[in-house]
Amino acid sequence: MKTASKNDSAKKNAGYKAAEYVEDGMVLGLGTGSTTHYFIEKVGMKMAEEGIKVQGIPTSFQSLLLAKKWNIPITTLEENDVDLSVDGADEVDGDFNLIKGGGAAHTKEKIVDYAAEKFIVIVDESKVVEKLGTFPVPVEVIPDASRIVIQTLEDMGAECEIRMAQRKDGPVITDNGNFVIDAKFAEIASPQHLEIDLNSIPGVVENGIFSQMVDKVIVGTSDGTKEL
Ligand SMILES: O=C[C@H](O)[C@H](O)[C@H](O)COP(=O)(O)O
Repeated sequence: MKTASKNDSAKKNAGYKAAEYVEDGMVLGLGTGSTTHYFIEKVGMKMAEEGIKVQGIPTSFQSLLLAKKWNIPITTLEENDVDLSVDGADEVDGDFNLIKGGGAAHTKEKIVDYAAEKFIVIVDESKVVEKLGTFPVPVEVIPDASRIVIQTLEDMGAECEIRMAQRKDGPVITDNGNFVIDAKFAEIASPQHLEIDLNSIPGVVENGIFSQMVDKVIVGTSDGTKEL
């Protein structure tokens, strides 16, 4: 589990601010990561303090555990639509395009965030960039397809690495049982086109570019927040 450490107060400010948009009766998409951690925490506190009732759709095992810790009832996309999804990002540009998947959770995140009536992104200032692409694009792949997908990504100009686990020999295995290839492109001219192109490679489950999905970006700073 990614835990909070760097830019902790900025992440907390962003996560807590996003909780102000939560209303009684809402179904919430619960994003993944060290920033969303604070959103889930604050939603749990708000339920206890204000007596509001919400339900959460987790985007990872991590967010499921956090929701349980804060007594947020769990539901699924089978049972409910999503009123509001709140999620972190590894990069966000001025057009609200994102790179996500630093925690290998981008596939479920994209499904839930896309389904939401409203999608709010919470980041600290270090994630705001002029152009996407310093952070490699995470590409979730069916393990059997990884060599061929890497060849295709390299033909598209990317430098690729299969993401390796920290405390296990071998690759990171996603919550869906797949590998993640981190693909570093020299330039991402059009996030929208790259998002579509990557998903057209057989064996790719989902990639970490989120274009044209975001309604609001809350940027946490050490002493507050600002909205983009
Ligand atoms: O797979 C992980 C997610 O996309 C995270 O939302 C993203 O990596 C940002 O995480 P953090 O808030 O920990 O920087």
